[in-house]
Parts: sequence; structure tokens; C-alpha cells
Amino acid sequence: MNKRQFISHFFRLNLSSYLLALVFIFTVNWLQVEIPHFIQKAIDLIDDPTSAGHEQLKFYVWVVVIMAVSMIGIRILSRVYALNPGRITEAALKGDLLHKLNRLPNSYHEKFASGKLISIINNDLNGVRLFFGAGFLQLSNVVFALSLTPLWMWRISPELTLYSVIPIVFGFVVFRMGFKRMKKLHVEHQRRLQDLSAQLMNFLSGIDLIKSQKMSPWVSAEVEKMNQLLLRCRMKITRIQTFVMPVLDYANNLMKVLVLGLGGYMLLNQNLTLGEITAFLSYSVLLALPLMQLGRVATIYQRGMVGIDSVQTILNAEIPEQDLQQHADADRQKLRRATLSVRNLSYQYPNDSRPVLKDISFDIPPGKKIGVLGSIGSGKTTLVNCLNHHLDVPAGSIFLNETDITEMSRSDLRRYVKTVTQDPYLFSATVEENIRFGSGDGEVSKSQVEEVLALSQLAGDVSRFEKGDQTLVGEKGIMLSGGQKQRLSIARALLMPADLIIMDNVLSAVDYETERKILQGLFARLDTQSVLVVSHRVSALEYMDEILVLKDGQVIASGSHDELLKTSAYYRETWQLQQYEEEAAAC
Ligand SMILES: Nc1ncnc2c1ncn2[C@@H]1O[C@H](COP(=O)(O)OP(=O)(O)OP(=O)(O)O)[C@@H](O)[C@H]1O
Repeated sequence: MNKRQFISHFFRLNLSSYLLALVFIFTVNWLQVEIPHFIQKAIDLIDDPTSAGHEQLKFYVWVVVIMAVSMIGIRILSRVYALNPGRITEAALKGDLLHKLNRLPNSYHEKFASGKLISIINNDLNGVRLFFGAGFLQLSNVVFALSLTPLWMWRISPELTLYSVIPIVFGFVVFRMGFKRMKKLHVEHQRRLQDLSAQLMNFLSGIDLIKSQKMSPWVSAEVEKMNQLLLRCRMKITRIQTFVMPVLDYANNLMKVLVLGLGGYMLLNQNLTLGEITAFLSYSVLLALPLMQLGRVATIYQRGMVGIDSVQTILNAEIPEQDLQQHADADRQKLRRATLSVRNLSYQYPNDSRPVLKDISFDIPPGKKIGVLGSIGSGKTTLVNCLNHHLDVPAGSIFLNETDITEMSRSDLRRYVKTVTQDPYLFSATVEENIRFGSGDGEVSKSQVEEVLALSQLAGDVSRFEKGDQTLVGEKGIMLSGGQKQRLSIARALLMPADLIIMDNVLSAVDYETERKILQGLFARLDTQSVLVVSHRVSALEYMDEILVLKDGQVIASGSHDELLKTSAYYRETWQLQQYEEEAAAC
């Protein structure tokens, strides 16, 4: 959808509201110009001594009063019908944005900082709301006022109208120049707001580190730098506004002077009546408001355009073709208990020229326990992120039975493959809720929650909490220890069955004994389910059917624990070293 289609889509969506608003706005503006017309007639009757004249005068006064009172009600209605579409559009777009962000692949989120997204959803969307609400209201008011008022002036005196619009034309020329200049500045302003929001988000997620490492002065300086750039941009916009708005105001005042001077001259020459000059003056006063509103309309328009651009960059982002398809139930059944096969997998990150994984091949048949051991940076997490299609793997390298995973939607793949990552993410909710979030829409009984708590060796810790599993874990699980966070995320993953569970270094923060118990509990539950455990520790992998030893992105050895002790020097040395550590820890 291009920008024009986007705008017309939302105007059509609220068409009836906009049409009603237009009727009310037009009526208000029509009443506004009619009132001076009746005042003019009333003034011209003041000197009329006849009783018919008095009656007529009274009638005009009543007409003016009724018009003025009805204007109040109609103006309220015009605001309701013109402003509501803005709110409706904002709510609809928030829903669309969240839905879209949920469906976009992780590669998109890696490129787009969360702080930027938050800024778009708040600031830019606010601009879009004003565009479809207050912008429409004020623009309609300006258009009707600036077209009806001169027309009514023309009906009194075309000559005086022509002279009096000269300053207004001059005001418009200045306004147009300022409008052009502001356009660029509004784009810059929104971009700087997004950058600041992204940076703040960045700093806030590392606030503990910032405090403990005494990095606050550096952080403050960085934020201040960005804040100053934002302020400078805002000041430039304000400077233009404070120049343009008074020019329009002066143009209006000049117009009043012209009306008084020329009109007075025409009055003396009896080319105008006192009522007509009074009405003319009222019209020039009426023109002041729409002229001042013009500046605001311009700001709303430009912010709206920038906001629509930002919102569209997200809404128009492409979702990979295969992610739009969903497996039928029959196909899902066929893939149950499938073998995951990795065939000559090589992977390099888009921003890097060297391959991180090189020519890796192995199978994970149903019920198999696979371990991956490797030094820091050997490519273990990259391998995991290829298996669960978090990364865009090359076609023809990973299959679920005969189905290439690049031809499946990621949501379908995640029905079979569940990953517990090394950075457990917990929501600001209770222990129980954090576990239940793992069930999607499925029904989960209390006993199931208790079972996974026991399996992940967290039940003991939770029973010691004052509120048990109803304890709030705080933002990102701040109230829990590293090991408790890891075990809670394991409990969440174990709640709903998956054909393959991948555990990427999730036992690093628990002791050897707990690690062993968790794995034993997990293995006891395995039937046709398979598990892939990534670890630095040999102790976590001893009981695996097969262990892959990864070095510089290559599988340098594979086999069971006993086989590897004989065939792989790296594996043997790592095991021996860790044996000493384990013994030392036990002493
Ligand atoms: N997003 C990325 N872009 C570019 N290179 C990356 C990216 N993520 C990881 N790498 C690089 O890929 C290599 C392997 O990283 P990976 O995280 O897979 O290793 P790992 O074995 O899991 O390490 P660790 O044990 O420390 O978790 C590293 O050299 C790393 O710098």
C-alpha cells in the first residue's frame, strides 16, 4: 500500500463520520459569516424611527442570538465527528503494527532497535492520530472560513475586498516559504526522537552495569548530546513558527487598518453604510483565527506525513512467503515424530564475510539425545539458531523428514522444535504465569505446572518463597537468581510437548548436582521426543546418545561419551579439566 492508498483507506474507513463532520463544520462557518450580515442589517435599522423598523430590529437581534447559541452545539458535534476518526485510526494502526511485528522474522527485529519501534508506536502514531483527527477538523475550518468569509465580504464591497486581501496574499507567500523549510525539519525531528528513544532503551536495559561500573557520567553525556541535537531541531521549527505566525497575524491587522481607512473613506462618500463597514470589520476579525490555524495545520500535516512514512516502513516490511503459509492438520500429523536432518550446513552472517558454520551434517531421529560441546565462539548458538530457523539458513541444508525447513512457516516449525535460550526472558508476572505463557492457548492444570516446576528442580526454591508460585518475578525476572531464571525458563519449555527440545547452554548457572537431576528428569520423560543440549560442560553431555564436538564452526569429532574419550583429544582434555573443577567444587 503506498502513502496515497494508505490515507484514502483510513478516510474511507471513517467516511460517514467525516461527512457528518463536514456538514457540521460548514454549518458553523456559514453561521459565523451570517451573523455579521444580520448585525449589519440591525445597525442600519437603528436610526429607523418607525415601529416596523423596531420590530424588524428586534427580529434581527433574536436571529443573531439563536444563531450564536446553535453554533455552540453544532461546533461540539463537529469536533466529536472530526476527532473520533483520528482515535479510531490510531487504535487500528496500533493493532496492525503489533500484529505485523509479531509476524516479522527475527532478522527484522535485529535490524530495528526496540527503542525506535516504541518511538514510532508512540510519537509517530500520535502524529498520525492528529493528522486524521485535529488536522482534518482544522483544515476544514480553515478552508470553509477562508472561502466563505471573502465571499460574504465581496457581497458588501468587491473593491474593498480586493484591497483588503493584499496583505493576506503577502502573508501566504511567507507562510509557504516557512512551510517548505519546516518539512525537512519535521523529518529530522522524528528521526532524532527515534534515535534518542533507541539509545535510552539501550541504556535502561544495562542500568545495573552502568551504575556498578560508574558509567553514569558517560551515559549522561551521550544522552545530553542527543538531547541537544533534538532541542536544536525543535528550536529551528519553533523559530520558523514564531516568525510565520506573527506575519499572518500582522497581515490580518494590516487588513483591519485598510478596512478602517478605505472603508471610512467610502463611508464618508456614502458608498458604504455604517452597518456594512461594521460587518466588514467583523469579517476581517473572523479571518484572524483561520489564518493563525494555518500554521498549526501545516505542523500537523507534516508530522502526520512523517508518521505515516514511519508506520508504513513497518507495515510494508515483507514477511517471507513461507511464513504466510500454515500447515493443514494432516500435514502437521505427518511431521510428528519426524527426523531432523542437517545436510552440509554452512552459514555466514549477512554482515560478515567468513563462514561461522562449515559443512555440518547430522541427524536427530525421534527419541534421540544429542549433545553439542564446543569452546567459546565455536558456533554453538549459531547452529541452534539455524536449527530453529531463527537465522535465515540456506535452502537444502535442514530438513524435517523430507520437508526443507525454509519451505515451512516459522510458526509451524516451532510446533516441533522448541528452544530454551541462554538468555532466559521472563515477563513481569508471577512464577506460575511465566510458566503458563509457554502453553499458548492450551489449557493447563495446576498439577502440570507443579510437575514442570519439580522437573526443572525449581519446586524447592518456589516453596520457600513467601507467596509460592504466585510470587512476582519483577521485570525480566529481576527478583530471581540467574540459576532460578534458567530453571523457570526450562519449566516453561517443558510445559507443552515438542518433538525436539533444544537447550542452549541453559544449565550454566546451576551446580553439577542440579544439572544432573534436571537432565535425568528430562530424559525420563522422553519417549519419542528428542533433545539437543548445548553446553560448555562435559558433565551435562555424558548421558547423551551422541555428542558433536564443535571447533571453529566445524564438527571435529562425534560419538558417545565413551567413544569420544578415546577418539577426541579435545573432548578428553575438556572432561579431565572439568573433573578437577567438579572435585574442587565438592571439597
Ligand atoms: N549476529 C552476528 N553477526 C555477526 N557475527 C556473529 C553474530 N552472532 C555471532 N557471531 C559470530 O559468530 C561466531 C560464533 O558465535 P556463537 O554465538 O555461535 O558462538 P558460541 O559457540 O555459541 O559461543 P558462546 O559459547 O560464547 O555462546 C562468533 O565469532 C561471533 O562473533
